[in-house]
Amino acid sequence: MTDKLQSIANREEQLVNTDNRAEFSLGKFTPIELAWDKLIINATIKVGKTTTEKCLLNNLQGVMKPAHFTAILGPSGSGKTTLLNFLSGRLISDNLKISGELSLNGKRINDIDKFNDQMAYVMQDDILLATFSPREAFYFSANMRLTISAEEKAQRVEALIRELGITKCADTRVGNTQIRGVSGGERKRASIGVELLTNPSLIFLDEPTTGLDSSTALQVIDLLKKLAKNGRTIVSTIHQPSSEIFNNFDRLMLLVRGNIIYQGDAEQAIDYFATMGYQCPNFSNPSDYFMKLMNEEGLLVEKIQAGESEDFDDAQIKAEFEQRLEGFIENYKNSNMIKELDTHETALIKENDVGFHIGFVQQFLLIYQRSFLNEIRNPMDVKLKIFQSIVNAIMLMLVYSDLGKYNEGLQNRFGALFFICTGNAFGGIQGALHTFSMERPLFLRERINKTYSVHSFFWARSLAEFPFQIIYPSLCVIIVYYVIGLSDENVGKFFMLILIQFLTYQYAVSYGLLLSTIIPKIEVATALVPALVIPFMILGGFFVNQDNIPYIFYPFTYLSMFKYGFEAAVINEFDNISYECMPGQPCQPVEMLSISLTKWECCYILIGLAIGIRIFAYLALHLISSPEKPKLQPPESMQINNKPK
Ligand SMILES: Nc1ncnc2c1ncn2[C@@H]1O[C@H](COP(=O)(O)OP(=O)(O)OP(=O)(O)O)[C@@H](O)[C@H]1O
Repeated sequence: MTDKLQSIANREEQLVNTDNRAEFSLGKFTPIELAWDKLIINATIKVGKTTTEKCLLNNLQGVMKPAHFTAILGPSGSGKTTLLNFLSGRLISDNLKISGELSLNGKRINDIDKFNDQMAYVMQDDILLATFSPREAFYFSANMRLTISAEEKAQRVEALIRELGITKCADTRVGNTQIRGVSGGERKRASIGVELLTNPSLIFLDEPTTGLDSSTALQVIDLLKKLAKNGRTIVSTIHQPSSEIFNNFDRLMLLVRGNIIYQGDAEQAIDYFATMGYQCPNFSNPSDYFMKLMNEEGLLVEKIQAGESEDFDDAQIKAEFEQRLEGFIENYKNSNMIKELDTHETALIKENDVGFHIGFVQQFLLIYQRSFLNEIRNPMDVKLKIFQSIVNAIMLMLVYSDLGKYNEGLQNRFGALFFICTGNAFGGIQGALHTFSMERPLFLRERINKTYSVHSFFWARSLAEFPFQIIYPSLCVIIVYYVIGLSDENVGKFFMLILIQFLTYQYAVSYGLLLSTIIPKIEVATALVPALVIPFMILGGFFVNQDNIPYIFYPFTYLSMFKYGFEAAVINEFDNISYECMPGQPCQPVEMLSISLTKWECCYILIGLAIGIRIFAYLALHLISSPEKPKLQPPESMQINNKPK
């Protein structure tokens, strides 16, 4: 094994040194052999008051070899993703316990995270910004994660684009359901490309061919095969591979209910099962055949095809399948494949560099630029927000076309000002919820890759939207102010109302960001918005007089974005005006609402709350992006409490 690794390293060095344009010669890398032994992963499951332990991976030993493309196959729920996530250091769940041994190039390690600079993980869903082209995505990633010169970065990006075969679509936007973009295969190759930029030695992929047609899937597999040939360790789970795809696998691992039943040369798998009496029929897809062997339903189909009566007893099938499975597990444990799993010490793998590749200011500027461009390239989003402001303005103009005088004029003015505040507050909350929820998966992927820090992302994202956050709340005021007849005492009042609405909007955006950070699913967050916003609205001083609000509701009143925006707007409207509630009877509208603050005090409170809640959102983002990972315990510290079922 030592010789093999050394020869791969030499070959790579030769390619780089002679500037021979071999495919995917992105620079030198140390080939990685990742091995594990006595691996047990148990999950604690709570149902009501009872707690049980479920074994997800059952005392596994295995190895992922460099210069090999290893495919992990198995029925749904067999533990493929659990194994892949564990090996890549992405197993995040507070109900899991893990014990076992891990080694890199024959050297025992305790924490795979310390080496993940040299690894990459391509997720099943392609997480790329829809409004950016693959070339832009590559440059962004290169600028963030590589410390080489600008010229070298450009060379690497362009070489990668050529080698991935995406030259034609390199400047086409990635796209999504709203924006027409690159094809599924091109998107997948671009996703792999983003991960390849750092020249990883080991690449994990979760079902990279899912959702692709057969020829596109084959192109992706061909790419992985080339990467493996180049000396990299490629590990992938694959869903229903075709025969052609199967022929590209160098190594195969079959997992059933957390047990390995085959691990070795993919070509020899057919012969291995044939020696046990399970002959894959000629001209049939080996992976389909193995999947049948690994499934209870497969056994049933087998029996029906063999002409046995269709009247099967479920318990009998189950028992027969259990017996077959036991046979597979035993046979594998006693096979020569186990001996081939031994590893020897080879090239030392360097631990991760500490910190980020570029400083805060550069990270901030790159994210700011990307977020700003993303906002303006999302015409639907911009149009929708402008449309929302215009609809609000039209509604206001229709309802309050004549504000009137005296008491009814007073009521109408309060109503109109409250309507403006409400429209803005809801617009701000929903806008923030929508935009952050869309970017959340990208943020989490980039965070795991240590692309940038949470604070660069958060503050750059917040500031990039700032120019738009001036336009959206101002628009409604600009349209309606003079049309419906709000105070024309001086133009300062008009601008003051714009400022008040901007601050209300900022507070609402902070609240929306907090909600979208702590509630991961957009559908859930959107459904909860009324319940999480209406109390602030009802207790905001318009529907209930402040003097009549019970103490227990004070938090809603004093944290209400509606209260301060509305009160400041009312004070602004009636400032220095002697208003008559009845002919000849002057009154004090501000006092009637029991408003005790000045309009500037309201503004300062809005600023304070907007900043305070945004800091909470930022801290929440920190928490979600650095979850606790279960620690790898030494072997034998855990038992298999329950065999995987
Ligand atoms: N944190 C967890 N707590 C409890 N059970 C879990 C946890 N994570 C995974 N499981 C269970 O472990 C089993 C293996 O899950 P895993 O996602 O690894 O399977 P898989 O082979 O990747 O399946 P699929 O092909 O459907 O994605 C499943 O039964 C799953 O429900």
